[in-house]
Amino acid sequence: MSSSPLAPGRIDLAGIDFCARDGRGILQGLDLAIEPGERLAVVGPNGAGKTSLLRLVFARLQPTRGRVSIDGRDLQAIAPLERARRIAVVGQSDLPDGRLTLTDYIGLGRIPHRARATAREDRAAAGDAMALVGLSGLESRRLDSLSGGERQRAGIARAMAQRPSILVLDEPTNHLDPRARADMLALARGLGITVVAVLHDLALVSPFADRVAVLSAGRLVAHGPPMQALSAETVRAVFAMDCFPFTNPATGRSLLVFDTPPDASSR
Ligand SMILES: Nc1ncnc2c1ncn2[C@@H]1O[C@H](COP(=O)(O)OP(=O)(O)OP(=O)(O)O)[C@@H](O)[C@H]1O
Repeated sequence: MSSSPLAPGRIDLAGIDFCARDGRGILQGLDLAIEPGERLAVVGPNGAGKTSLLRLVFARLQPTRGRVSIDGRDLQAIAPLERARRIAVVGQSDLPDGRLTLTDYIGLGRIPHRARATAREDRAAAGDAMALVGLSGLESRRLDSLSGGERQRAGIARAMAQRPSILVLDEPTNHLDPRARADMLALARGLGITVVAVLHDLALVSPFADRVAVLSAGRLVAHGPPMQALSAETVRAVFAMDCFPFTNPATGRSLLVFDTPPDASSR
């Protein structure tokens, strides 16, 4: 069926340099392999290059040097429509027209399948996506009548209606309260596809991610499971923050707690 999900995608960034048009180096010497089904968090201070990295993954940008590939195929060699079927993006600056109904908005995710899928497949994919994010029943609601959390979930539903094998999220928890943030990331975690997410809140990384990529000034300075990659030394060096491991006594879950060091004024 043309709208079936593909198996989770593998992403390889090999020997990546990315320079802006003015020649300024934004990313340097980046090597990163993202396994099928992995949840990768990308973190780093403002301006470290996180959004640029995401844009390389969905071919909005092309590397100056090196290669980005999906399942071993060079991203640039994949036709734009096929790329759009494989990779879904929920960005920070998605500003859909508030007059759209939820059904119309989620239907936008079906555009890459338009020439191949039947109307029935489109309806099934949109209905599944709405149910997945818990928005069933709101089909005829206008986007401007939804709460911030419902809108975020609508964005995920639009992306999942695409039936992608890779989901790219740029700060998916913006404007959400603490519980809604946790719920949003639990939703993203359970999708069964490869998810690459920029997260600004470091405390959300370990509950969400299998691995984290830490960027600083355009370089990958740590990469691995959150409890290892977000070591006290790395967090102090990159974010000028203290970091303490903590175990939730009720669940046994390992978490990281962050604090401003006493000498923060010397940053
Ligand atoms: N097209 C461009 N031309 C010139 N500089 C750019 C361009 N795109 C990004 N930059 C610069 O590259 C650096 C990295 O930007 P990027 O948006 O990737 O960082 P970021 O880690 O996502 O930042 P933030 O956390 O603030 O969103 C910034 O200094 C930015 O000004």
